[in-house]
Amino acid sequence: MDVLKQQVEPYDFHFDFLFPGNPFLRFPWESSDEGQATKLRSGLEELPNEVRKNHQKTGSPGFERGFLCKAVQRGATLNAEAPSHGSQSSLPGSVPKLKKKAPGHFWSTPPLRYDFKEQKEIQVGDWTGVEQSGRLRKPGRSRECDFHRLPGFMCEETAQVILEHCKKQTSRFSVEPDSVDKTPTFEYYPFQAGEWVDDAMRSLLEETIESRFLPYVRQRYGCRFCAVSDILVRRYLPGERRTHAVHFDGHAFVTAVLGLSRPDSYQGGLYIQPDAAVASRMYFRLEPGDLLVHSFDLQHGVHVWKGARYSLVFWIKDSLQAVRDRTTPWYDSLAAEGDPDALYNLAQNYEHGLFGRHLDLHKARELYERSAAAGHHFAQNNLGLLYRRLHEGGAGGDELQRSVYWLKAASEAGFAMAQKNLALAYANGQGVRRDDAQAVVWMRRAAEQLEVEAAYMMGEMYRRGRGVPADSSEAANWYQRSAEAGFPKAQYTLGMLYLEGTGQQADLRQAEMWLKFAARQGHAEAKNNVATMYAQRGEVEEASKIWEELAQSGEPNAQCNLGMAFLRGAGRDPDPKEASRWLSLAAAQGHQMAAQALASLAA
Ligand SMILES: O=C(O)CCC(=O)C(=O)O
Ligand SMILES: [Fe+2]
Repeated sequence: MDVLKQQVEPYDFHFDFLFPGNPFLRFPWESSDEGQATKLRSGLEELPNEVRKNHQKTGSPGFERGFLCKAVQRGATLNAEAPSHGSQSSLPGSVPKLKKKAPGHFWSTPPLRYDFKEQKEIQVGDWTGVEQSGRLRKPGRSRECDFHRLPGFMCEETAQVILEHCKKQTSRFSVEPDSVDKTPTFEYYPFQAGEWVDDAMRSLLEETIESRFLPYVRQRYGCRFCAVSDILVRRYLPGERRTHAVHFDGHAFVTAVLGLSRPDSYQGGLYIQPDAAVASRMYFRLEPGDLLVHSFDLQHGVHVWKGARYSLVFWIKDSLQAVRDRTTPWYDSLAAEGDPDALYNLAQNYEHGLFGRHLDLHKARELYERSAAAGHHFAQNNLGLLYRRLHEGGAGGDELQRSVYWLKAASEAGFAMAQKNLALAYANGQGVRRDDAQAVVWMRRAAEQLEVEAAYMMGEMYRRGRGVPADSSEAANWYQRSAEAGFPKAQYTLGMLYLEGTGQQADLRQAEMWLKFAARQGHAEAKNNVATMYAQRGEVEEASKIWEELAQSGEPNAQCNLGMAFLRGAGRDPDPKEASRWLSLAAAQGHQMAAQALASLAA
């Protein structure tokens, strides 16, 4: 649903493999309301002693070393190929120490609260209350961008009932990858494309929407025919997505966010970011039942670094027709006036052929150019990437230079997403000479601004000694930041790091916690390794369930492991036929251990 947020540069500077980690890392997770993490931690049983001993002896868990084979194999190949200043074997073997920082303070400046300066009494339908207003003056804009908070717009008890209902809808929260960051969205839609999907939510909300909510939005935004297009619930729980990178809601003329969780049950929340850089970020306080309303041109995002938060988001279009047709007609007249936000959002529609616009890269470029020239950092970033796309499509001019020009413009303005993209351009030598040191400079700037993938990449750079001297302690720090913000690859890597130790004692509880977080977010290798941990302590049935799911989807390690389980008859009677079926499938994908097992089966 959120195609129209900022774009991420596709990259080939990408590593994903096992490496020696350290078991003595400390995590600042505190667990007042962090239900899930607490449950996970306390629910983890001690691993059997012999497994632990075996692990200490061999440096890897007992049972079947081969069960964790993929990551090891991959690591070996990538290491051989990787250009680096150091190598994995030259990584310091000493215990890396994490710099201790309070959660949430990993990232540049401490968070600021937004304080509304204006307020007035209003009446809408049967509701009398206070409307608080804030405004932003934006460059190149004739209008101000305004936003409003309506304390107690819905009574607290009803917000509480909605929250309890949402908490129970666990299976409805989507783990489909977000179109921008490719990690699970954790959103669920009680109302989608103008239709109710969840009757319980309908009975809780419909009356308020008709009598209070729509009248307010129509009056406030001078838009008589406004209609709700979607209502979604978002959750931010430990171990899952903790951030929504800064963005515009390009598909909605107006957005409203209803607070559900008590602000003292989490830290962080919804913020506005007036400038390109994170330092300008200010967080809203939303009590349950408070409504925050803003238009398409408000740069905002979410970061929750502690506790659990649920929110209810309403997306509103300017007419029922636009809801039905899934279009964004309000941009045309504003773009004609030269409004940079409208130009940017419209350009995205043309770039991706969305919301009723046909795909037209040249039109997209022209609109981005106008917005970028007015200093719109999102447009500059996207234009940089579009020029790359045009180059790759065979344009044959100076597209690559233009690409870097615009990525630099947005990066220098402080925009983290562009900084990451520029770093990747340096790392991959796209449009600039490959320069690992510059790649690190820009990646670090992005990572320090809570760009979760950039933080993960910093971990990779330090671990591999690429552009910086190899430093496993720094690497661990960056992985942790990214993992805590919910980035599955970082969670997986951190889990593996705990699993292996650096010739030290590993921490299997931490390993399992992080691997489970990654696994729940759909990370296949994490799932495989979680299954292995189950198998190691004799929970073969549980392990086989996971392997089977992965094996069905074609994952060769899981096919091998499942084959081995059938072969050994772990937890059941051996079944050579099934064993050979799964081993063959894995072997056909080049899995060596499976091929060997198959050969011994045939002998
Ligand atoms: O969860 C929130 O408070 C808002 C999320 C958001 O910005 C969005 O869904 O577009
Ligand atoms: Fe949003």
